Amino acid sequence: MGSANNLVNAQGKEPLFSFSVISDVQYADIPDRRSFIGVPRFYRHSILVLQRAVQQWNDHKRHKFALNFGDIVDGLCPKDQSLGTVRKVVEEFEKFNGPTYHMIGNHCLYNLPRDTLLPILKIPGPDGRAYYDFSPTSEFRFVILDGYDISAIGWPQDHPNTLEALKFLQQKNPNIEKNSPAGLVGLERRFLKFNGGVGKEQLEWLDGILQEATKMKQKVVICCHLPLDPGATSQEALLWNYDEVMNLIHTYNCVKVCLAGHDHEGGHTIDSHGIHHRVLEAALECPPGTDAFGYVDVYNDRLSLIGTDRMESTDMCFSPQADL
Ligand SMILES: Nc1ccn([C@@H]2O[C@H](COP(=O)(O)O)[C@@H](O)[C@H]2O)c(=O)n1
Ligand SMILES: O=P(O)(O)OC[C@H](O)CO
Repeated sequence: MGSANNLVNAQGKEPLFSFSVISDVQYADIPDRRSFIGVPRFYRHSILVLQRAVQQWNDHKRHKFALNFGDIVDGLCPKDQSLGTVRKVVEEFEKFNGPTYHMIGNHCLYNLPRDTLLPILKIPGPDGRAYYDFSPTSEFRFVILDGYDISAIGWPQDHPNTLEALKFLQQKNPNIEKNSPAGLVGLERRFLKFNGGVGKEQLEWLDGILQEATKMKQKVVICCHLPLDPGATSQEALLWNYDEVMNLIHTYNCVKVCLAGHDHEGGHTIDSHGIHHRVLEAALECPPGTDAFGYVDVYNDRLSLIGTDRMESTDMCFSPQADL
């Protein structure tokens, strides 16, 4: 099965640590079909991709943790099977010999409300919030953003965040079908119901985390289901207020890499401040027998993503200083 797309380790150095990555498993026990724009999706095969990923990560015996970039179950999963199907995919992650840090995606929220979903994914945020951070070593901090904080999906219908999202969509997208980008131009095409935004409280929290990381001379990796830079994704997949989030991030120098999912074909760019944005290829779109997962070797001055099969390998080099 899928071979690793090896990068040459130029310095021949041992990584500080490694972690595993996979995105958009979108498993459902339903026949294969195509996305709205005609891309084939392999719903039953995607859990096999996850199983092979976990097997490979465990064989390596050196990954400190795994990151799941969201959308573990597809929205087409019959609703009476949602809970069982989410649990079934989580059980596969639990076979990994280490903790998995999960993000929520739109498809997770089509299946289960936040108050049911978050405990199953062991997401620690209070009041249904799905943003949190952790430090695997003293030099690095990982920040998990909740891209569906302001969203028309996942919160109760009368929740202030649902109401804020509906009002926002009403202003930004004139289509009756709010998932349709018809008539929207350029970056406006992100104003779709299947996307979401980072709210004021979460932005304040992020500001505090980046201040603290700067004081502690930590390098930061930002992770979110939704991409944060138009250079790494289609316009239709961007976080609604990616610009606001990036303007905040750019006031600091500690963030080195932003990782995301959602835009299934994947992408990579380096922004005007030297931050790498890498969107990961989806497990769902792997034709039977192919794979899309990987692991990242972390060094003082770069993150090296070693992808398997359809996941491209990417060397992400940066200035080693966290506070300059
Ligand atoms: N160009 C597009 C893309 C999507 N839609 C709507 O979004 C829904 C979800 O799309 P998938 O990528 O998950 O297939 C789809 O059912 C459409 O309602 C659209 O209108 N135009
Ligand atoms: O996973 P979906 O169905 O939400 O698709 C998201 C699209 O890839 C965004 O362009």
